[in-house]
Amino acid sequence: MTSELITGIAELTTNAGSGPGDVDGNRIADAALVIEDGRIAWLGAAVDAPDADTRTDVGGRAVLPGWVDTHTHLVFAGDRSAEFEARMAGGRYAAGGIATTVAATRAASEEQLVAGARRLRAEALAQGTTFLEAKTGYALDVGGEARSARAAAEVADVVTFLGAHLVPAGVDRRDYLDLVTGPMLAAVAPFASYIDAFCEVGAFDVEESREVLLAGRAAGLGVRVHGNQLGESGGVRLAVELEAASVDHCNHLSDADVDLLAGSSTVATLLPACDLSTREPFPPARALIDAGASIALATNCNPGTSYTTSMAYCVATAVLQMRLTIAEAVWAATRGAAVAVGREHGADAVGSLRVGGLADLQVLDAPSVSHLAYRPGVPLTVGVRQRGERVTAGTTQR
Ligand SMILES: N=CN[C@@H](CCC(=O)O)C(=O)O
Ligand SMILES: [Zn+2]
Repeated sequence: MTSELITGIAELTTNAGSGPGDVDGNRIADAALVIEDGRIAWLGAAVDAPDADTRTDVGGRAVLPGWVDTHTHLVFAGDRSAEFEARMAGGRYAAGGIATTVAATRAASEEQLVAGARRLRAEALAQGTTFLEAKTGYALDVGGEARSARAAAEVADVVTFLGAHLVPAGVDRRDYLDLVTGPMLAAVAPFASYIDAFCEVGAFDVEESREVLLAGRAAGLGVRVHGNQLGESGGVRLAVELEAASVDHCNHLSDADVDLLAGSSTVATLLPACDLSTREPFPPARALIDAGASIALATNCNPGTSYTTSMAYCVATAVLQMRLTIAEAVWAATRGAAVAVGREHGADAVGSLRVGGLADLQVLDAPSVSHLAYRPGVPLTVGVRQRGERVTAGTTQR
């Protein structure tokens, strides 16, 4: 077993503290760390660093946990750039656009779906995303959803079943709900750990979403919800009622929704890249944080509303447009996100750097995480370690 000492860390963000405001618990200046067998064997002030078999000097750069992206739809085929262009010319996003991707996904082979998902996963990893969730939801028939779940399981750390994304054209709503909660759930559940529903006008109402989510829960899956993206859909209320791990989007929240989230264990996962791409108002992130709600940031990578794998872009947008502090945004994209997928604690915890924990980390070509928003759009992640292993740009497969 070889140990590696990493030195020259101008600022080490561990996010091992009690919250984003716990500066002393979360950051170490002039730090070093030791990786052994894929885990952090030691971390602390550089002056106290122990010896190791090998040494890597990162030259005065910042090191922080790898990003934890808890909301992606990586398994799809086709392109929606024309829809995007029309939206940028004044059109509004509607749930019906999903049908375009469903048609292309059904027409693709499993190999094509896996290859597409792998390409995006590699793109994300090269940008620092060391842990990623992926959803089904672009096939919407039993065989296709099972195929998407298998493809997602090939590339993602966590798979979510999103059969309740849209009622496919030509299918009766009641029949489709019976399919999703019956044979489709049975076919997908072996590959998934969560169930999700798009609780929104044009997709599924609260009653329908509740039925789907309860069926998933009865099958042993955790609950996530797409809620309050396009209006006050009731998705947030439903998520809190069901003690969902996460409710995602949260653009349109009443004061009561904010209070409900603040009093719950449900994480509000905010998707700033999606909000820009759909020109939807940003969620009231400050109100959520100030009320005491837990938040996460994620890319929502998908071909319709958010075709990016860049967590750094989400962090910069959250700071510059949603008024998060740098520390809050970095926390929400790492440790806060870990809460949203039940991976905050335990031997395989993600989103923080601690002795004994996984060596999932990234190096920025900057002395501090503040540069993520101070130098927006600049690809600052220049080194990534996943389970201690160096990730190289060559990992991106095309
Ligand atoms: N909002 C629902 N689902 C995806 C977008 C799906 C699509 O338009 O293809 C989302 O999270 O934004
Ligand atoms: Zn989504």
